Amino acid sequence: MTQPSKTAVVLVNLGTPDKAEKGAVRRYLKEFLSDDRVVEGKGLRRLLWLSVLNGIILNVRPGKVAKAYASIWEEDSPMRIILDKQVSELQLVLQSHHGEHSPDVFAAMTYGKPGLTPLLHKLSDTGYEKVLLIPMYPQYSATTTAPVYDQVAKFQLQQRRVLDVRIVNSYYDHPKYVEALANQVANFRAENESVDKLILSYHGIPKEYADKGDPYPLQCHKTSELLAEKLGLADTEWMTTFQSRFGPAEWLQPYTDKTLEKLPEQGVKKLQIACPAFSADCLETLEEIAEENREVFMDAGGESYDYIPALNANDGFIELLASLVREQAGDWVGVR
Ligand SMILES: C=CC1=C(C)c2cc3[nH]c(cc4nc(cc5[nH]c(cc1n2)c(C)c5CCC(=O)O)C(CCC(=O)O)=C4C)c(C)c3C=C
Ligand SMILES: [Fe+2]
Ligand SMILES: [Fe+2]
Repeated sequence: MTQPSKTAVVLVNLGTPDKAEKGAVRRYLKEFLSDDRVVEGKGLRRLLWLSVLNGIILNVRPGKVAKAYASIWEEDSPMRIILDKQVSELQLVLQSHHGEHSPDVFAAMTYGKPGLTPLLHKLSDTGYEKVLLIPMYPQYSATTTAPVYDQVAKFQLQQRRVLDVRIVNSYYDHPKYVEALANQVANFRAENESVDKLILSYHGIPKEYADKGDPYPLQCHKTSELLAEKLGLADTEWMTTFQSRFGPAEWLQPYTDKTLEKLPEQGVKKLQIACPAFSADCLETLEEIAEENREVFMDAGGESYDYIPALNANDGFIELLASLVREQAGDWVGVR
């Protein structure tokens, strides 16, 4: 009798350094910023970028960024700690939903450890035949989600017997994602004093990528609209902004930091800020938003500034992930 085929669910996040130290940050940034999905360009433009990256950025940036990581570091990088928690919580829920058909859940990162490509090798070598990948990006972008597809494609090219792979493309408008966000924001608002505005800050991308067809900003705006609707907010009570600008080119606007600088003079003195594109708290939320941008807002005359944590491993988010498994791989877990 043949063994039933084994099924894996892999939660994939971006990646993060191994340590909050210059050398580790340099290795991480080199791998991440050398991906031509992240910084696009062919021919001369590519050569120019690689010389700027290797000649300037990788000498100057790691020291500064390592200090920022040190300010949020726990026993490991928050992103990795949270990804492990998301994996173990999802495993428990899937076990209770699907019993003997429950898939095994794994963590992977596009850049750094635990790497996605080594995991695909391990899964294949240990008898897994079906793999559902869930990128931890609710909104699709060619800069984040597509590299997951790329690594899978490169892996498959080397296989005689390819893995049966499915990849969740996006879930920016999934009712359970919007509900999880709405509950997170509503619970926070119930426990804190009322504010003038809720800022929904998303990681940016270069405007050029969006102009060429990356649907990311459209999906971000849709998430915001659905969330505001679910929370019953009037148009004046919320806005969408884009953070984490990198380099001299124009990125998606309005910029989070520039907006925060202007809001107090427009009478917005108290605000809350949430970051729906980040499923897990990380450098970009815990340091850039909760620390750096707080200072920007308060220095400009703001009176109160609260960061609303990411969904992380909360029940609503794990429930969404379990729904994605059921919806996109139900036939693998005995549902249909
Ligand atoms: C240079 C171009 C970059 C693009 C395009 C980009 C898109 C993008 N990134 C995320 C999510 C995260 N980015 C994080 C860190 C980070 N991002 C960039 C650059 C680009 N991101 C850099 C250089 C860094 C490292 C920090 C720094 O040097 O400033 C993180 C946090 C990682 C962590 O370890 O905590 C996340 C998460 C999204 C969602 C996105 C496009 C949609
Ligand atoms: Fe980024
Ligand atoms: Fe940043």
